[in-house]
Amino acid sequence: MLSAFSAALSGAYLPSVHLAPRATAGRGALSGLRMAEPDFDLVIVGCGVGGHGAALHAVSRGLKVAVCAGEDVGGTCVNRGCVPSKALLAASGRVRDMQNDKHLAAMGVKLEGAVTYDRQGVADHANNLASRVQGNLRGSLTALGVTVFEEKGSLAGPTSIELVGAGKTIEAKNVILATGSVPFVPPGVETDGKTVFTSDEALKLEWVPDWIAIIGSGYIGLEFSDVYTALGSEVTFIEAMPKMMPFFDRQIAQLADRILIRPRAIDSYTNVFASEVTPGIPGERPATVKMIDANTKEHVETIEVDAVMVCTGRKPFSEGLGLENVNVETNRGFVPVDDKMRALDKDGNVIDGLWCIGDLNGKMMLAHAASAQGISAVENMCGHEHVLNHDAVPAACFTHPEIAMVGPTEEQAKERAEKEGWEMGIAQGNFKANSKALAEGEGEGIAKVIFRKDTFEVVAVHIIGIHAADLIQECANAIQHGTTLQELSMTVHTHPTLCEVLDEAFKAGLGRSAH
Ligand SMILES: Cc1cc2nc3c(=O)[nH]c(=O)nc-3n(C[C@H](O)[C@H](O)[C@H](O)COP(=O)(O)OP(=O)(O)OC[C@H]3O[C@@H](n4cnc5c(N)ncnc54)[C@H](O)[C@@H]3O)c2cc1C
Ligand SMILES: NC(=O)c1ccc[n+]([C@@H]2O[C@H](COP(=O)([O-])OP(=O)(O)OC[C@H]3O[C@@H](n4cnc5c(N)ncnc54)[C@H](O)[C@@H]3O)[C@@H](O)[C@H]2O)c1
Repeated sequence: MLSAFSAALSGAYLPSVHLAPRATAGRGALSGLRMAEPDFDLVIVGCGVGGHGAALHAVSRGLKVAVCAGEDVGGTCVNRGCVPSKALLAASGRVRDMQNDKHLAAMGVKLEGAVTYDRQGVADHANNLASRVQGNLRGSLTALGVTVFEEKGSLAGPTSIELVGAGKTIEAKNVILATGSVPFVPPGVETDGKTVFTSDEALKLEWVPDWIAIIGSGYIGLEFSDVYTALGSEVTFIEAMPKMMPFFDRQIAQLADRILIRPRAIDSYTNVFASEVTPGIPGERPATVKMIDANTKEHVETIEVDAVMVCTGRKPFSEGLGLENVNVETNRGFVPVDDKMRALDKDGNVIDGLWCIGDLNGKMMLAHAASAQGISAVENMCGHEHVLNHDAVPAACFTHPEIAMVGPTEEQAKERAEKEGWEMGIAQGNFKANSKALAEGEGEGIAKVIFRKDTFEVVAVHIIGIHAADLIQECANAIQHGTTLQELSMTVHTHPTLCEVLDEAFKAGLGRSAH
């Protein structure tokens, strides 16, 4: 069955969804006081994937729902994030594959003539997809009877929302804040949107620079290095931490360095801050990046490049949200919440009727996490106690090949094991021994399973290899349901498929061979 989120993204939205009897949700319902009937059971401020997921789930729970979309249904993910970036990765990935004549020849495929691409055509593919998905999301809301206010929302009180510029305030039993995030640009970095830019502009693919410096080797930097090198750019990474890809599992980051960085037109500086970045003029003057040592702050080097992409993280979008009116003190801009997604005031107390999900609470900056938190918040406001297990939320970086993970890194798991007093086991499956991967000529990569030696429960899985993003789901399900290695290795995996890489790892964890 499609999830509500993916159904809406694909356009198969749910006018025939079964509506449960109207729930009596939250504060107004519980209060014994007589008060004016609120306009809505739930008002959601911000309609990215988090707000949208919450709205659809609330309708299925029988709530009367409104969203303040601020003219941007779909938010970052649909308009400036996941969706257009995956379109660019898909198109540029094809270019990379078709230009790899050695790889093609190994399968007996011969291409006469050079493989080229139409930059505007690739850009249109991304933009058109974003528009289509945005339309699907909007359609799903109206089909389900959700009221969409185009205005931005601002808190006049915990459950009072001012529609900015409309001179109107609406009352709700519950309010979910879901206003997401925007790119973080460090001090000293000047952007002009043309030669120095963030993902917001890069996704438009207005040009393909010969040489681009990418500041930050996190998700966005890595994915765009994949796009740009496939389209012919040379890339220089500038990373503040001592190692590239600092937030990935160390072994996986080392393999990623071998597979995704070293064989490509990429070089890198680590342990340096981009302290001063100045835009250039295309064809006339280069952009410059001054780098300083991360520890000593001494000048290391200044490079001149055609373009600079700033991928240094994202900051919460809480501007104009009226948080000061509800006694919320943000933590670096993030709204503090408890594990049920209830917003907390500056003394750490739950604010009755006010919830916060997605990038704005900073718990896990991923689209499906935002949506899952929205569903969790709705469950809680309807009186069905729910706590989302963030350890079972998978993530993926859509490079070629992909990197995917669920649960803590090996380093974090080791710390956890020591603290909680259990012994950690590690087992590995390899793509190079997998028939399907070899048939595709894609034998690079591993799947690493981290488990508890006392219970054989899966703690985390990290994969680098072809279609890792799809493979990780089985592992996320295992963590969510506490499935053991014994149970997983008795589950039959289709032959020949990439899933057998996991089968091999599960069996290896029990000291058995998969073959
Ligand atoms: C380039 C890029 C690629 C990404 N790729 C992936 C990926 O592949 N997979 C993945 O899981 N995640 C990915 N992400 C992260 C993902 O986009 C975010 O985690 C996700 O969009 C967060 O959803 P959200 O609903 O919390 O916020 P958002 O999607 O940011 O939506 C918030 C919305 O609220 C609006 N808003 C702000 N203030 C107000 C207000 N006062 N009133 C009304 N509306 C307001 C904003 O304009 C926006 O439309 C990517 C991000 C980027 C930048
Ligand atoms: N496939 C996906 O799921 C996906 C894709 C893209 C983005 N995202 C989300 O978007 C968020 C933002 O991504 P991101 O890549 O911008 O951030 P990130 O937090 O993943 O990585 C930022 C990197 O920039 C480095 N850095 C910061 N300041 C620097 C400076 N002045 N000089 C040099 N290096 C510096 C950091 O050390 C870090 O390695 C992520 O948290 C992720 O959750 C997810």
